[in-house]
Amino acid sequence: MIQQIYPAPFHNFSYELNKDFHFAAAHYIPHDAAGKCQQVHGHTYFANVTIAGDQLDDSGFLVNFKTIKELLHDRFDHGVLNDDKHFTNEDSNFFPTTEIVARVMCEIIQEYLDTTSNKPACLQVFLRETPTSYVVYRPKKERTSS
Ligand SMILES: Nc1nc2c(c(=O)[nH]1)N=C([C@H](O)[C@H](O)COP(=O)(O)OP(=O)(O)OP(=O)(O)O)CN2
Ligand SMILES: [Zn+2]
Repeated sequence: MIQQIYPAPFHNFSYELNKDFHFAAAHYIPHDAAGKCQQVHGHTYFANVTIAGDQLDDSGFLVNFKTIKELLHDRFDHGVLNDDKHFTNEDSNFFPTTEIVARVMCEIIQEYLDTTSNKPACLQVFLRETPTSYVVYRPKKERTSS
């Protein structure tokens, strides 16, 4: 994870920041298509979050690296994703698949960024669930282009 090269989202913002972190979490996918993954099991997820903007805050940050890690790592590390309020076993748009965990991570970050003075944008979440499987999520929003 650390020092890996990630796919780069296209944008015209002046500043782009990337934060890597990892977390351990359990989950299960409540659908027959998931096969053995319907059983509770765990992963060490590796994440890379890309944030961009044209303005810095009054500390010279686009956003504090530490805040990004706290918002996501501290929320999900050593938890059961199915038990988190962002996910549900009742609606497939909120099953804790890699795709949906990546989307939810982006949404959590953007909700925080919208409260800041410089309001940068989360452009991409790269989320690796296993050594052979990962997802890249990029929101479709006007604010993701400068
Ligand atoms: N599109 C998705 N497919 C699958 C997801 C998912 O989130 N999105 N999740 C799973 C399981 O949770 C599983 O933990 C991961 O599956 P997989 O990559 O098949 O894991 P393996 O380690 O068995 O992969 P190999 O490359 O075959 O070793 C399933 N599918
Ligand atoms: Zn899994």
